Amino acid sequence: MKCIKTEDAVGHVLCHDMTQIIPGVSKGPRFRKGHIVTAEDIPVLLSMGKEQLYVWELEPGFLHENDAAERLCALCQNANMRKSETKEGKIELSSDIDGVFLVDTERLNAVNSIDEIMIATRRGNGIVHPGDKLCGTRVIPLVIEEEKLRQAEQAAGGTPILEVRPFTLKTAAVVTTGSEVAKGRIPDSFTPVVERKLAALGIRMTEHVLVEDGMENVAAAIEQMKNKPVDMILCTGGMSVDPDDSTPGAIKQSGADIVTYGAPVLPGAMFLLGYYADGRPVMGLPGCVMYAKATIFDLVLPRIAAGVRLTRRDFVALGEGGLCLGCEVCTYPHCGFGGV
Ligand SMILES: Nc1nc2c(c(=O)[nH]1)N[C@H]1C(S)=C(S)[C@@H](COP(=O)(O)OP(=O)(O)OC[C@H]3O[C@@H](n4cnc5c(N)ncnc54)[C@H](O)[C@@H]3O)O[C@H]1N2
Ligand code: MOO
Repeated sequence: MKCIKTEDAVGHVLCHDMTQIIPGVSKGPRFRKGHIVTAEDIPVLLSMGKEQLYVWELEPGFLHENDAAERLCALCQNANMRKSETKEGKIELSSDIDGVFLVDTERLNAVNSIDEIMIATRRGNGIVHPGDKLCGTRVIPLVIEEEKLRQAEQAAGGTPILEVRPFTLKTAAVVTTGSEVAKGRIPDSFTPVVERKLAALGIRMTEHVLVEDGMENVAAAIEQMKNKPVDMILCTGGMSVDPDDSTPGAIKQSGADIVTYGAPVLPGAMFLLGYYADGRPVMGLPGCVMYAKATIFDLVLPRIAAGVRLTRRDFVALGEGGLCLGCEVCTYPHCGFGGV
């Protein structure tokens, strides 16, 4: 920081807000901290009694906070995001589409480890709509060494740290298992829940079959669905440990490469995800998906619907925050379930 004559201040960065009072008319900051002084500002500043100013020098090798925020924003933005105007050194990104918001946590942490730099995002892996805020970027000082931005760019690598991906899977087949349902002893209250959760992401249930318990029955139904032009197959019920819970075995028998049977999430411990050789996902949904407000299905469906191929590691990461607290009034996704 240095003190200079106002007449010499063009191009320099103000270090603090400057209040202008015009009696009976206005009182407030006329110039904000971080403002870069222009030739037109000089008479105004002089009329406010500012004959000298405290400014940061924009020496070579230093960047103004607005330019630094631009550079950080460029590390985050993918094609489906919209940038806010730069305001007092901060830029925000919002979504332009319906989709899933993905964060490369490792690269985000690498950038945020650099001194005087910050990128704050909403929690990853959830659904976003047009206009939803995704992240804000800024640097801490008014003026920052450009070298720090270069370090951030290196830590970020060549591709955006954040991504909004549209939902590309559009159709589903549902195999509803359970003799009590197939025989009409009780109404099928599971399939409507699944249909509703799919519809929220623009996915239609185009095939549906009710099937009695028994490995062969379930396997045959899955086989039949595999031959239909659907983007994913969902099996409900029969996912736990009773002798007639044959859904996991039937899914394995259908040739799926199983990513996980079981997940560190409650409700949802008995969830299964696999993929067929053609890349289509197949899921086994445990009974909790039918009755609990939010389950593992809500945590993973947005990514699956956007064509993200989940791995075992993605499921391992669900443990912290994977316990639904069963609040009297469910506020999911505005709660800690599925993250912090
Ligand atoms: N001994 C154990 N029992 C259970 C365990 C366990 O680890 N050990 N896990 C529990 C958990 S966690 C869950 S989740 C459920 C998993 O249930 P399933 O997926 O095996 O569900 P089902 O046994 O097929 O059915 C349970 C219940 O829900 C009714 N149901 C099922 N489908 C429908 C439908 N389409 N419409 C209406 N109702 C349906 C079914 O009649 C049963 O009453 O297991 C726990 N148990
Ligand atoms: O553990 Mo079950 O699959 O949660 O409700």
